[in-house]
Amino acid sequence: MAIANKNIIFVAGLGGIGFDTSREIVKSGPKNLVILDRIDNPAAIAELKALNPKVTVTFYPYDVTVPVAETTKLLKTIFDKLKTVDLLINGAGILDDYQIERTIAVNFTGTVNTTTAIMAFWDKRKGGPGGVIANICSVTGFNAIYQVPVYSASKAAALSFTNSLAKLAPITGVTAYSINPGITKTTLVHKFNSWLDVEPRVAELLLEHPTQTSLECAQNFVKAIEANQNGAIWKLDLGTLEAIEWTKHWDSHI
Ligand SMILES: NC(=O)c1ccc[n+]([C@@H]2O[C@H](COP(=O)([O-])OP(=O)(O)OC[C@H]3O[C@@H](n4cnc5c(N)ncnc54)[C@H](O)[C@@H]3O)[C@@H](O)[C@H]2O)c1
Ligand SMILES: CCCCCCO
Repeated sequence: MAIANKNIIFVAGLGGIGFDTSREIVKSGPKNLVILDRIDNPAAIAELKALNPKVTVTFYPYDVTVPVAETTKLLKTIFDKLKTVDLLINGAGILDDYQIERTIAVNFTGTVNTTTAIMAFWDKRKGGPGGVIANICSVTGFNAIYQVPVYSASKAAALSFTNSLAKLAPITGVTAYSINPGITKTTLVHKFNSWLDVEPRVAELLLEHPTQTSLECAQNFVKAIEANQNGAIWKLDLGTLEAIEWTKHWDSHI
């Protein structure tokens, strides 16, 4: 998908990975970039607007843990204004294995509910135009950081959901792919709680190994958007972009 002249909704577009990715998206000249985020940062929005005045950047406060009906109401406001939306990026995530329910609510249920809400506007079975969903999951969805089992499982769940969305594209007209960053230097990763304190030094130990910058991640994120490959499982690790092959161990045959 060429980003130029498209309408993009970016949930969590103001976070560490999110804001650098928003910058790279704006540089590619979409018609509209609509950022939904829990954090309000007018200075960041102003910076995006200044980066490319041809792009209409708008912000709406949004918490992915709200009921689907509330999300639908917000999306209706956006669709009434834009008429069409080409890409939804779901990027909200927290990393704190003390917060078990909230981790699942934000990282998994939030992604599912936001996706479910936009289907009402896109589903070709209802005469919709279809659309594209990019879900930010994680390499921990492939193989866990087992000291944060709740976070890792929430990302595995989001990855599995995204893989199913892609398989359902012939029915819904909505394609999907996952964005799976490796360890990327943002505030999320500086210090976080392990589950039941099984490893109080988990962040410190992880950060002893090579990482990538959020800019490297963002630049590869845009390449994945441009590739627009339904069902792709993109690994964005150590400054590289790789579409990984998912190992099949069982087939439903339906
Ligand atoms: N940094 C990494 O190493 C890494 C690796 C793989 C995946 N990820 C994922 O990338 C995404 C961004 O992470 P980051 O490292 O930039 O961290 P970050 O903390 O800077 O960004 C998290 C983003 O999610 C938003 N968010 C959190 N709770 C929300 C809620 N309830 N409703 C709406 N938005 C909410 C925050 O406002 C922020 O924009 C997350 O999903 C994270 O799990 C990060
Ligand atoms: C430093 C640990 C970062 C974990 C986030 C991976 O999704």
